[in-house]
Amino acid sequence: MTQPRDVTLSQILTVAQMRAAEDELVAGGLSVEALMEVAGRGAGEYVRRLAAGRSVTVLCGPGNNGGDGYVIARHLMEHGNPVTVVAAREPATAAAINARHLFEGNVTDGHVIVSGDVFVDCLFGSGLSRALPEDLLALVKGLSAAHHLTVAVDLPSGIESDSGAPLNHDLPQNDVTIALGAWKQAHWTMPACANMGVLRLVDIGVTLRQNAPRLLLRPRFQAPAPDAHKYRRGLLGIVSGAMPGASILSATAALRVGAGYVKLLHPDSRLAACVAPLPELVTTAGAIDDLVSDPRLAALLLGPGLGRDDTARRHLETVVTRGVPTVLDADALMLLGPDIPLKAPTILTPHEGEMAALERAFLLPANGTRLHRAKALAKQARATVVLKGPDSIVVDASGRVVVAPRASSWLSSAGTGDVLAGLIASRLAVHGETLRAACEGVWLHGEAARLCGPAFTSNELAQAAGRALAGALA
Ligand SMILES: NC(=O)C1=CN([C@@H]2O[C@H](COP(=O)(O)OP(=O)(O)OC[C@H]3O[C@@H](n4cnc5c(N)ncnc54)[C@H](O)[C@@H]3O)[C@@H](O)[C@H]2O)[C@@H](O)CC1
Ligand SMILES: Nc1ncnc2c1ncn2[C@@H]1O[C@H](COP(=O)(O)OP(=O)(O)O)[C@@H](O)[C@H]1O
Ligand SMILES: [K+]
Repeated sequence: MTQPRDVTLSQILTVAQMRAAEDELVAGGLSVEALMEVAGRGAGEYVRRLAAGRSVTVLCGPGNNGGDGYVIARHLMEHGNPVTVVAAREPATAAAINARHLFEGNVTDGHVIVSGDVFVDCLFGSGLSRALPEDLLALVKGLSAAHHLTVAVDLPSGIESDSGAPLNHDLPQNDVTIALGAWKQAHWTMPACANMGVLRLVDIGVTLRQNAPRLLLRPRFQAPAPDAHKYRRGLLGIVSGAMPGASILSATAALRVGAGYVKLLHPDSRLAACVAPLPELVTTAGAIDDLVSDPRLAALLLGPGLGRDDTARRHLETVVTRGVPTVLDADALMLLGPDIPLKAPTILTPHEGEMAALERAFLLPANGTRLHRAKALAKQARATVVLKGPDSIVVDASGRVVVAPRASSWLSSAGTGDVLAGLIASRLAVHGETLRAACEGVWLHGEAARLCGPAFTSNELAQAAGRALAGALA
């Protein structure tokens, strides 16, 4: 089945996958030179619009990233934009040598730092395999400091493509990064992604790779069906615990994004009395087994404010044996282990600390990239995992991966995780699909934060979730 182009363009490739994709295009009859022409022209057009007639300096390295630089420079020259190339090293690949020959403009060797308006970094791209040597590091930093804007082509030089790790200290901040052909892991991975500025992608015709991670795109939400009623839209049970305020935050969010009925379930009736009621939230107190036995429950959420004592553990054991799609968050993740088998489709939403606890419990090594760690946990626990942070990742047990773009750093405040759990659980109550619910929840969370602007509380974030959903209705 052919996929819409925006789905194909949302894939995030490793260097090996990108090379395989390029080899496939070459095997299909395109030359590397032709691909470089498409990539360089595409990037050149972004640079031309950004420069708007101002002077551009293009730093070219020895490989094909440098080759792209010569194509960009030629494109700018053809459009009458002043451009200078700084050749840090002589071109060393056939395609780069060809691109160098075709450029008839100004080329300097980099011994003097040229100043100007827009600096375009084409020193290294996905071929970077070790730290930049001192002279090249000084050149990138010097040129970036001597220009008003810095644009990285494919990747900022000094960043490792597959891990997002900076291979040098003190690399310059980019205003724009133009990815070529496909997104690479580094574009969406901390710390590299925080240094890339605005991200753009040039399409060179790469096809869909099997099992490649995808970038989280805006979901499309449906209004309730004409004959909808509250139970058919999904009954969500949120189990409260030692700190009931956390589950109120989850419920505030959940009420706004799809579930037709959200119930707060209080296994401790004394605590139920301490909670300030929300008029739209139904609250029920009773024994945990009775509370979760309602056959109409479409999803359950357990963890926010749960506590970590024996009672909390018993609540967790009861919830996971119930067989209803479930979100486990916060304290529930500190209690979970292989001795508590998950009977129903389950979503785990750990932050880094909870992830470390789960790795200990499931005897997983806590090394490798966050992507590899999340995949290992999802497989071992047979659950969908949302590994939270500035670069959140969603992975399901079969290994499908969706990477969220960086969200507002104002989300780094207490209680926003409870809101996320409520959003995901509400979507799960609507349709029961774990990967989809996790992605929708993460998207709604990021969008609600964007709508809130700076300095919001977690309660304000939860309240904004309805507006986030409204903006993405089909
Ligand atoms: N292959 C293709 O079909 C296309 C490739 N494109 C461009 O090609 C780039 C990848 O090109 P390359 O594989 O030539 O790699 P780069 O241009 O990123 O690097 C060139 C070579 O430099 C050497 N090197 C690595 N780290 C170094 C260091 N720290 N100091 C000194 N030398 C170092 C390596 O031998 C590496 O292969 C992409 O990022 C993209 O910009 C695009 O033109 C699109 C088409
Ligand atoms: N710097 C950041 N940038 C973007 N999102 C962040 C950042 N820090 C935290 N978040 C998001 O905020 C939420 C915090 O969740 P969590 O740590 O569980 O908080 P709490 O338990 O206090 O509710 C997660 O969704 C996480 O992805
Ligand atoms: K580059």
